[in-house]
Amino acid sequence: MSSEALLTVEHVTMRFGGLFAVNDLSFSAAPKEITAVIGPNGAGKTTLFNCITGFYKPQVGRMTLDHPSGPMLLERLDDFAISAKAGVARTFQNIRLFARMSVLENLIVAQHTTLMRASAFSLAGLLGLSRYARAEARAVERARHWLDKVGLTSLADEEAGSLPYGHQRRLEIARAMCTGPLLLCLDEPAAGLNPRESAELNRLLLDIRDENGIGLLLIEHDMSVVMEISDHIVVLDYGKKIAEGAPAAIKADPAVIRAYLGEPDEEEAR
Ligand SMILES: Nc1ncnc2c1ncn2[C@@H]1O[C@H](COP(=O)(O)OP(=O)(O)OP(=O)(O)O)[C@@H](O)[C@H]1O
Repeated sequence: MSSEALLTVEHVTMRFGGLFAVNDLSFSAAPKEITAVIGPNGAGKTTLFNCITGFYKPQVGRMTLDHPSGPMLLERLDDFAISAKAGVARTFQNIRLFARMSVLENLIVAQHTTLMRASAFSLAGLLGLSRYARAEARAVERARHWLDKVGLTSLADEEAGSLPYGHQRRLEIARAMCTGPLLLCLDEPAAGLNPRESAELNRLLLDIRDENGIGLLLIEHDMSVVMEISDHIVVLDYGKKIAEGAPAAIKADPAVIRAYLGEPDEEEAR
């Protein structure tokens, strides 16, 4: 366990009946780094994300987020607290935007927790309407900042569901960033993108890492994305970690090559 870790995963095990989807997994993700989790289909990547973001509670193990207010044990928090209090944001393999809302509205709604705190939801809010107005102005400002970052400013008033797929992917990332996360978890952000859109995505994720100083945790099948932008890679196979390290080392790791390509049969080996 690194003393500089943003997220430390220790011995996490998630079983479905007799199947170990994640099996005694330990690794850490540093702040200001992109950590990729890769592995063949069914390796346990999404299950791991679901444990980190609170959708599943692992039967064994600990996941610690190094929060400025003190370490937070994610397995003890419900999913709402993991995003609102611990600052872990997530995008999904299947995009989950509010399709009938505008692009801008999607980014404002993402900040509802902050707005609720400043609103008449609390007595302090009832007595301080100007505080709510200030919070709302900040939410709009933040939304506009992220619209600009992802290149969607000119589409602010369009229905989110009407955007091309690549734009929706970027909007989802903007929406997650509007929550001000410490750790951004991205589940296959390059899925369905063409090479130009993938290259734009790479630039966006590197910018987020460099300008916001947060940690990024990435599940991705597209190796051009993984190898180009990751600082650290964790490789899973059948729920177990089979390798971890820098991209160059992972590319050359025999266990990784075997997991992806399979064992050669006897005839091929000969
Ligand atoms: N809710 C569930 N109930 C039972 N088994 C599950 C459940 N979710 C996942 N699994 C199983 O756990 C294993 C890991 O699945 P998971 O979706 O985490 O893998 P993955 O690495 O994300 O795969 P992919 O790359 O195909 O998305 C698989 O064998 C899968 O069938």
